[in-house]
Amino acid sequence: MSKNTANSTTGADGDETANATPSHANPLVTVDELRTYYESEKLLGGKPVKAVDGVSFEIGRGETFGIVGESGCGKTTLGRSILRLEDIEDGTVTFDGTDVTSLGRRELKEWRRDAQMVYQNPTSSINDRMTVGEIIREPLEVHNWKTASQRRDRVWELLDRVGLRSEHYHRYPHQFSGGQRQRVGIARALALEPEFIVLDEPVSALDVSVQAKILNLLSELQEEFGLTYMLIAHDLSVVRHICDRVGVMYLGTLMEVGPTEQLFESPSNPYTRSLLSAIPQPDPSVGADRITLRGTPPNPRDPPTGCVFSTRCPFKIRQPEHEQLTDDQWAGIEEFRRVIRERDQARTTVVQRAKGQLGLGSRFTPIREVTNELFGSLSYPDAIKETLDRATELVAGGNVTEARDLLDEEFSTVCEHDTPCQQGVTDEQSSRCHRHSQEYQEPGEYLSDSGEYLPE
Ligand SMILES: Nc1ncnc2c1ncn2[C@@H]1O[C@H](COP(=O)(O)OP(=O)(O)OP(=O)(O)O)[C@@H](O)[C@H]1O
Repeated sequence: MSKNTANSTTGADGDETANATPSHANPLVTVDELRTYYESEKLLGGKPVKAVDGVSFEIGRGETFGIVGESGCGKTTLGRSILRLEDIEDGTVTFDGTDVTSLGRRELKEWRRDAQMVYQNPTSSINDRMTVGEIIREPLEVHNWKTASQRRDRVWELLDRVGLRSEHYHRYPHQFSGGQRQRVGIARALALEPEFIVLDEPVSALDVSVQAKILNLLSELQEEFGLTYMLIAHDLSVVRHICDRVGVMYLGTLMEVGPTEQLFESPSNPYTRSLLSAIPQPDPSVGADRITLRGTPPNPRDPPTGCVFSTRCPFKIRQPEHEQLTDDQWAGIEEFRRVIRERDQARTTVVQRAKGQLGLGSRFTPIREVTNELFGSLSYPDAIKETLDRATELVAGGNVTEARDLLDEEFSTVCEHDTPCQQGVTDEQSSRCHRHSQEYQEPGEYLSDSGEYLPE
């Protein structure tokens, strides 16, 4: 797929409002501080799921822009929000100079001709009693496109263009293979001649040999019709193969954006580095600086303060007096803090509150068992040991929030206090990490060959 270039912009250190997404010379889509929250538990007093939480980037005309990240980080919500298939909380999406977030219903329907979506399983949400011809024809009918016979002709033309045959018109999706069904989904998305298509995991349900054919088809169609793609994928090799630029998402936040090769060859953000280091190497002896991420991503109803990656970041900035702790000592503290945070958060969930009111017991292991497990084989400097013991006593006495505050006061740093701004790290690459600020070392300078933390 085509390769475009982006202009550079450099952000101001530590300034939350400075937003230094490298801007594209010829953007088709501009996303600015987009937020989409799901409020499903709001009536019960629960917090919203912050599925997309302040995302900004641009997609150039004719470009393929990839979005990668672990399951649940908000990729699909981002794609659907850009197409206004989800209600957005805040922010704007500009398409070819028009702010589509302020369009009324009729204008929105018109605009949707230009912007379509292809799903992982495109026929799953479609009435299985519709024939393939009817499925592809449906958007033409919704938009009252030309005459009935012209619509039929258009469907035949599309079937041919995506590699299906005219006799497939009257068949049903369940009679088709996965690859053929995906071709139907692509034909349907193309029906109204859009300029922009969000491809949501278009090949992840397919065999590898079929994947290549569908990706080639998408590439040919892009060339032929001048399409712009946003490709959502968790398969990094697919992204590397076909995307011009990539955005890396974590917990509703865009951690890094840059040209694909640059980002894969020299990732700047600690999360991108962790994500890429998890790709299996063909040669197992190459992989010395593989980074193992502890735990799972936090709950998007209660994201961490400061940097969203701070609770799992192997490059997290430490207080100067904690720089000399070994990786194991530090990991023990971080795990202890995670356990206490989780207990503190659980006290505020609807289910836990209801359990408390009903007098049902806690699901948690007694705290002293946890600390024995975590710290049993480790020794700490006296001052730290004292803090850990005090926190344990507080939890044992039911004062979980006080324990959390105590540990925060002792161990938290800028990573947990301030949200890092998105700043330019090269002409075309931008990343959100406090370590890009002058007073700290860049993330890459902090790992030894065996992946250990190396303070200055
Ligand atoms: N309709 C909904 N109501 C409430 N929460 C939702 C809804 N849809 C998604 N979420 C939540 O929003 C977050 C982001 O989900 P999303 O599907 O956008 O992530 P994703 O990165 O596309 O995941 P995957 O790769 O598994 O498809 C998740 O925590 C998910 O559980």
